[in-house]
Amino acid sequence: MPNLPASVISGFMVLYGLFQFLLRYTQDPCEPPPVATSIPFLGPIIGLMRKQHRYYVELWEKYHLPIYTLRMPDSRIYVVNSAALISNVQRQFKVLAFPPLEAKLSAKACASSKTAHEILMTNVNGDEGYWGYSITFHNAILPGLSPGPGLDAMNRVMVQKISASADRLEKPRTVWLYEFIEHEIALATTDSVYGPANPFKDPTVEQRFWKFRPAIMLLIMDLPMFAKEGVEAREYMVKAFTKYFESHAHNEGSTLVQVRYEHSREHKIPVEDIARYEVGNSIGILTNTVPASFWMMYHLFSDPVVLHDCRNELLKIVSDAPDANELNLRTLDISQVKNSCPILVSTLQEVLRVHTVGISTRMVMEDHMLDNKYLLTKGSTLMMPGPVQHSDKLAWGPTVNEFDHRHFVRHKDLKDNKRHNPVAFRAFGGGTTLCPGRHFASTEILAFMAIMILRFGVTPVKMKAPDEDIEVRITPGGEDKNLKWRIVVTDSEKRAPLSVEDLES
Ligand code: HEM
Repeated sequence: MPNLPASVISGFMVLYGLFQFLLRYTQDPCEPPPVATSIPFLGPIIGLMRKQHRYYVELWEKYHLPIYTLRMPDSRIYVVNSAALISNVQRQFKVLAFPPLEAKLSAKACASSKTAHEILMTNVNGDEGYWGYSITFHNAILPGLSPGPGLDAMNRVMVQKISASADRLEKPRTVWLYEFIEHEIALATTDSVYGPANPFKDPTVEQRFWKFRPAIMLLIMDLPMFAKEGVEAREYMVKAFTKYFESHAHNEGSTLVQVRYEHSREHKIPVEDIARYEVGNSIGILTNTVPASFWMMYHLFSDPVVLHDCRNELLKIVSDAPDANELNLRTLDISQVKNSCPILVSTLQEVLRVHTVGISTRMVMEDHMLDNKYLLTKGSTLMMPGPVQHSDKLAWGPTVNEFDHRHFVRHKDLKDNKRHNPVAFRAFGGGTTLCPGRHFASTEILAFMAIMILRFGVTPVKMKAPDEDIEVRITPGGEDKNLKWRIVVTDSEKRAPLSVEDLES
């Protein structure tokens, strides 16, 4: 009788050799080199599941390749690390496209109807000209998010909500910081976007939103059976948003929600699908702002130098005037914060640099030679991981792994100018899909932080670095009890320099 363990081992070796052969045989020599091949086809899946975005940074540190291939059982991912190649990818936005991917992912995450999906897929990449839902979406929503009256109005509501919430914090309070920020940002943001009938005012909608978010990855991977709770949460939100749009409550909301609704109706998207896509949009509106605010708060209140520098800048722009009741009225203009507090703005950018997890993704629409050097095959996915760009010593210098709150301050004449290459800052993506919400998100985070810095002390209950969350004590500042705060947003056509595109405009 043959030796069983020996036959299992030799069977395994044959299979392993076969997969290695298959991997090499099906990889064109002109394609970017494959990496993580020691467990053919499964190695990258295991790596990504275990390490998520850190996996890309590890592979960068190990191989230092400008571009490489990750081979999966039925697909290829090309991962681009070189800044020069990223600029090249952004110029090829028809062949290395975003709208078809966006349409596909929206259908899976939001469970839109066949009718709506067909509308999104019609001329999805603009091959027949500039018409159709998907290709015109980015420009259609700009009036709601670009610096100007629409954005100012939305910012005003958001700032008033945060300010009113701060007024209610009259006594010291112990909170879980992430949870606290999550709730404050969710309410201020959605009130400003959706107006008086904001569906998130129903606490159940807010709770369901945070349940839906972690299910998205499973839905995108076509595994709804493992995301039951998330699917139920989404359906609850869809009902709330359908009611909102059917009652035309969006007419009382921001320019953003109105232009989005109009764009959908122009393309004959059914109302229930508009509600479904709005559930997806709320992910974009909230999910990045919350972690960025959390890390900004952490860095501000855990380093006295950072806090001191930022507070000093803010104190220079607040103005005091007695109001009608002879009480002292202190005014802070958030538009001025963006343009007159370079260290505070730099702290936010450094938070986004150090803590970003964003990965820009594109679909390869046809075989393409990138930079005349690398063959990218049709149907594959291309990824540009922000964390890799943000941890590159060449772009950021030898202190790349340290948090330097002055990293982005621009010194005009100083020899020690630490100014980085702006192309390396990828927190908001770039090119045709540069985040249109960056001005809104940054204003919100800066307003929130300015109010916390000027009005409160934040100390940890136990001294430890945060893993998931951290318990803190928030204490009103102990200033003059007669002090009243007025937080305003004056008209702001001027852009805060958040991305390379803002510096150029
Ligand atoms: C700190 C907060 C935020 C960060 C870090 C962030 C980051 C990003 C990134 C990296 C992309 C590009 C994706 C790619 O190139 O593949 C993006 C796209 C986008 N973001 Fe943001 N975002 C933030 C807040 C917001 C907010 C508040 C809104 C809306 C109010 C928003 C709306 C969008 C939209 C609509 C797109 C897709 C653009 C398109 O379809 O062309 N984002 N965001």
